[in-house]
Amino acid sequence: MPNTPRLEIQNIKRQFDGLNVVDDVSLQVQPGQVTCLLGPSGCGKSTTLRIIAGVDMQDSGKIFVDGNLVCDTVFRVPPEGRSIGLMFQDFALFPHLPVAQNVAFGLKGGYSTNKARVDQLLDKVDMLRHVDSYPHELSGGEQQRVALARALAPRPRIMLMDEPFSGLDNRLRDGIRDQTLEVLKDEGAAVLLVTHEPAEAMRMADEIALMRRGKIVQQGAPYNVYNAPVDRAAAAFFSDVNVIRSQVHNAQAETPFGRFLCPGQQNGRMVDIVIRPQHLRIDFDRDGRGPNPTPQDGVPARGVVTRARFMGSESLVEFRMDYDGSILKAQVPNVFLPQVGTALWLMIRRDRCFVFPSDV
Ligand SMILES: Nc1ncnc2c1ncn2[C@@H]1O[C@H](COP(=O)(O)OP(=O)(O)OP(=O)(O)O)[C@@H](O)[C@H]1O
Repeated sequence: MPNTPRLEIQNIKRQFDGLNVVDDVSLQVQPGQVTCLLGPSGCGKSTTLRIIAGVDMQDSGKIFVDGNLVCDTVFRVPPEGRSIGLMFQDFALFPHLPVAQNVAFGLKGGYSTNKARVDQLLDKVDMLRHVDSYPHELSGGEQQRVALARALAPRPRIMLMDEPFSGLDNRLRDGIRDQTLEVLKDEGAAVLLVTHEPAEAMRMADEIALMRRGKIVQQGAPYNVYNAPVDRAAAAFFSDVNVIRSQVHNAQAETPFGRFLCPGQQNGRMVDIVIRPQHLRIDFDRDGRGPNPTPQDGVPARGVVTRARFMGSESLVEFRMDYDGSILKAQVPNVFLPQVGTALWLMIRRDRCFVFPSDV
């Protein structure tokens, strides 16, 4: 069968105390692909992962590995028969075993029989020189790399990873993420990685499945999920957003920044025009001639700087807008730190706005 997914879950549901913690979740992961289950704390990500691993049981729905049923509500392959590798935040290496034996733990015959495989993996994670070390002699990042090698040693067809990097300090994290990704791709496993951090999902994922209250609300390549969010909450999950509320009239919404098209929205409906801070443009009053918008920028609106912060690679500037006193945030590259109280003009990139019906 062409393109049989390595992992497929269909309509998985799980209730705890009458609550739908996992509510009809379906997804597929292809071999060599990394899918990130991304969502806020408590949305059901870990429960979904535990069900796939076989340490929890769904109330309904099916799980397939390479097209073969491994679990429905009647039939159930035990966790050890699913060819699944696991890596969790509190990965625990065996403290009484050296690195080599830790990695060989799940392999028949131990290190002596599997030296080639264990050494190959330790080499990939750049830990071969620590083959005889004990876990307490290693840093957190090094232990994490050994844990990755251990999980991959039995050549799992699927790797399930639950917040595997959250125990590491920021400085280490990016490097280890990249190295982990490289090793995972090289090994060709299908990876399902749980995280609540959008930046981690953007960095690691071929595909992001955005989860909220037990449901997958959007799924796609990171670029698409970021640039075409399904609703205001999906947009706001990835960055700060500015929201300009307006009422629909003849399928258009009038705002201080000009008119926005609202196809399909009824007259009188309230809509939110949502824009990320990096898509606001700041301009000056040019000697009384006002700002200088391009056609993309739409109508400029004036605001007064209430706060300006340098963030390293960009600056964040907050404005109180003249038209209604609301606050808008702009993010600009490099250093731009106007004085509080300075009046400036803001324009919004019309092609980067999202228009959604208001929730309230
Ligand atoms: N065994 C259980 N019994 C009762 N409730 C549970 C059980 N396991 C999970 N829950 C509840 O289900 C909800 C989802 O939990 P889950 O751990 O799947 O969320 P999550 O998205 O992984 O969040 P986090 O990132 O905080 O771990 C939570 O409200 C949690 O309290």
